[in-house]
Amino acid sequence: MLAVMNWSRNLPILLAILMAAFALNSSWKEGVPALEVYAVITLTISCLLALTLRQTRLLFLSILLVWSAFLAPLLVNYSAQPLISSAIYKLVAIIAVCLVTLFSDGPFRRQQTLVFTLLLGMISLAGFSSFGLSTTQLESWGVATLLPWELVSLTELDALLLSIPVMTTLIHFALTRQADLSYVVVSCFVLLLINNPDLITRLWLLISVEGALLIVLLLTMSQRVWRDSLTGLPGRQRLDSDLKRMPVGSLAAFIDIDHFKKFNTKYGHANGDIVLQRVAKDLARCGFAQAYRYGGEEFVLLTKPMSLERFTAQLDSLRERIGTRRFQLTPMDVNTKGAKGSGTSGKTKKAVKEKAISVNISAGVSKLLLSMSHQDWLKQADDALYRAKSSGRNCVVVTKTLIERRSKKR
Ligand SMILES: Nc1nc2c(ncn2[C@@H]2O[C@H](COP(=O)(O)OP(=O)(O)OP(=O)(O)O)[C@@H](O)[C@H]2O)c(=O)[nH]1
Repeated sequence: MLAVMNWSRNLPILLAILMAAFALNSSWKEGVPALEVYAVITLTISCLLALTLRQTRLLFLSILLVWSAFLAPLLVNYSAQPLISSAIYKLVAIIAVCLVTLFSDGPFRRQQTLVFTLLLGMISLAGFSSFGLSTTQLESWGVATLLPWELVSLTELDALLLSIPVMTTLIHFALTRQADLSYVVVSCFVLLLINNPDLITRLWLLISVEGALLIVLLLTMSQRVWRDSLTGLPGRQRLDSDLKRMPVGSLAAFIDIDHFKKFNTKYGHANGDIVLQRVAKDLARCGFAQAYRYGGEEFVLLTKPMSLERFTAQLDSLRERIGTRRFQLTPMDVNTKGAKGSGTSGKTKKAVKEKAISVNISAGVSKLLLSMSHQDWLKQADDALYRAKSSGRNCVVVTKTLIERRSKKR
């Protein structure tokens, strides 16, 4: 596991965890409310992770939670009725769990995710009760799910709230092999909001957060699994899952490197790989859409609703930029086929001299319309790409439906 770890990416995470352990250790000794300190540090780790994994939404959420971490102890101290403030905290925690679960990128639709999460919570509640974590145990866990929150023992509620994000993270990972850190942030948030002096609960809280952090680390490393290993771009699996979440009006571009087969034959596969990596980098840095490697020398760009004219103009200047880039070829021996287009037999060796060369790309653009399925959307972009190829390559072509709609508007 350590061998596959990307140290430059994960170093900040490791440092943050070490810091957290250190702070926890010292604050524990000095009698400072260790859990609050720990929660703040854990949330800071979330911020670092969000930055490292470029999850902007998570970053905003983490910043918000870090601030609330500072505000929460103030609220506790200044509240005239601690019981009421504690109840408010728990209510906020429940709402937070539901909201973040609703808006996180789970494997299911939102409603399904919510039902699924609540179901998990119930199951884990039953689990904790029977393991004796609760003082009131069986007679109250039965009513816990049915009656108002005041009747639920705090320990059970704590366990319920914490088990939801942790278990959802695990199951989410098992189903999709993708990292969704929102659940982990939720567990930190819940930890922050709960102010229970009960020792078992405190221990459980610590174990949960440690477990959540461990999951985060594993997920971070496992992201490499679903990223394309050659280009580092998200691969087909990620594209399929992101595609389903794009709203109506979103734009897609199917991109293909022109005459790549010839390039490979002439300059060798190793040089072909370098070109793929370079083009992928340009696409990833385009700044107006998310890039994916669809497979082979094909890429996809997805973007949320924006003007078609702006998108095609930006795509066209990206095409030009890639076309003017000079690739420095590595000198090497290349196996070329004896007869044009023949099988693998009859290969002769040819030396590729060091020289600079450029490649062109073609692109097909389509828009997700109300009446269209997500798969049809991509298919239309592919059709447009086909037309770009047949009309001479090195160009951007918009799907026929969109051209017709545009001319009708005029
Ligand atoms: N070096 C390298 N080549 C790849 C990779 N994946 C696919 N290819 C090559 O990409 C080429 C794709 O060729 P074609 O689908 O015939 O398309 P093309 O030659 O680009 O022609 P047009 O698309 O019509 O312009 C094949 O020769 C594949 O071997 C890869 O990961 N590395």
